[in-house]
Amino acid sequence: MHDINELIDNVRHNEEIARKFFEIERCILSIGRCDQFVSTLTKEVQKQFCVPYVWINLIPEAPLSHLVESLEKLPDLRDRVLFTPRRSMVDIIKSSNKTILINSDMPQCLSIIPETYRHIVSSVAISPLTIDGELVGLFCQADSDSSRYDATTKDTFLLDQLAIKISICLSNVTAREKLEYLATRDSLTGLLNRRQLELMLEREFIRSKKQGRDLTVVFIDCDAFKAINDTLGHNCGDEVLEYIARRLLRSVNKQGLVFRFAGDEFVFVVPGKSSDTAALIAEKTQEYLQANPLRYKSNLVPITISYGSASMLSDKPNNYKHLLKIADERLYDYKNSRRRSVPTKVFKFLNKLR
Ligand SMILES: Nc1nc2c(ncn2[C@@H]2O[C@H](COP(=O)(O)OP(=O)(O)OP(=O)(O)O)[C@@H](O)[C@H]2O)c(=O)[nH]1
Repeated sequence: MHDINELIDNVRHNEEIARKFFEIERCILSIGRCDQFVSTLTKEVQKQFCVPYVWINLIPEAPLSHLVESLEKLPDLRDRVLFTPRRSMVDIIKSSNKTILINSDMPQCLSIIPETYRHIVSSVAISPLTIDGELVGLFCQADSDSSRYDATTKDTFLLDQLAIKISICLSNVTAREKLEYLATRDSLTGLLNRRQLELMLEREFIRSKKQGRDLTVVFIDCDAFKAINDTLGHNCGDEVLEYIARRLLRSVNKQGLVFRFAGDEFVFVVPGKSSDTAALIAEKTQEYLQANPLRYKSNLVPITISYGSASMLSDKPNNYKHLLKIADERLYDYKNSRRRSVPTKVFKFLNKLR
C-alpha cells in the first residue's frame, strides 16, 4: 500500500518533470536554425535538470550532411555538437532505439564524448535520435557522478520521451534549413543564387554609401563554354561549371561571397575592397584555371575565363543594378579584346576531338 503522501509526492514530481519538458519543448519548437537549436536545447536541459554535460552527436550523412560545414565552425557549439560516424554510434547502442545508461567501462564510449569531457565523465545517458525511423544522432547527458546514470537503478522512460520530442524538433529544424538552402542555392554548384546576389548587393550598396567605403563586384564568364558543351557533352559542361565554382570559392575565401549568376556566368562581391584587389583575385583564379585544366574522362579540358569589375568609389554607380551593369560591360569589353586569341586555344583542343 502506498502512503497517500508518497502518492501526492509522486504526482508532484511527475508534474514538475512535465513542466520542465514543456519548458524545453517551448524553447526549441519554433527555432528555425540548427545551430540555435543545438545551443538552446543543450543549455535548457542543463538548466532544467541540472545536468553538467549535455551534447548531441550527429551523423555527417544525409539528411544532416548540409549541417557539417555550418555547425563545425561555431566556437559556441564546440562541446555541444559532435559529428560522429554512424559505425561508432552503433558500436555503442547496438540496435537499441531506447536510451542506454552507462557508468562502467567508460572507454567503450570515448568516441562519442567531446574531448574536453572525456576524463571527467563517469556516467552517461545516451538516447538515439531518429528522423523517419532512421538513426541520425545521439542525445547525450553526462555527469562526473557515476551513480547518476546507472542502468541497474534508473528507469529510462522519461529520457526516451525527451528523445522523441528532440527527434521531432530536429526533423522540423533540418527540414526548414534544407528548404532555405534549396531556395538560396544554385543546385549544380551549391553557390548562392542570383536572387541572393541581388538581395546582398542591395543591402551592401546602402551600407557602403552610408559609410563611404568601397564595394566591388566582379563578373566572370567561361570562354567558349558552348563549344565545350557541344563537343564533350553537357555533363562535361556541368563539371566545368562546378570546377570554376570551387576555384572561385577558394580564391575569394573570406573576403566576400561568390554567386552563380546564370549559365556560365558567375559574380563575386567583395565588400570594403577596391577594384584592384578584386582584379587580383580574378587574375589568380584565371591563372590557376589556365595552369590546371579539368580532367574529364581521358581529356584535360583547358578552361579560360574572362572578367570585368566595377566598384562604388571609382565608378560611382546610381544603384546596385548599375554597379552590376558596369562590371558586365567591362567583362564583355575584355572578352572581345581577347576573343581571337584565348578561346582559340580551347577551340584548337576541341577541334582535335571532333
Ligand atoms: N552544361 C551546362 N550548360 C549550361 C548550363 N546553363 C547554361 N548552359 C549552356 O551554356 C551555354 C552558354 O553559351 P554562351 O553564352 O554562348 O557562352 P560561350 O560559348 O562561353 O560564349 P562566350 O561567352 O562568348 O565565350 C549555352 O549553350 C547554354 O545552353 C548548365 O547548367 N550546364
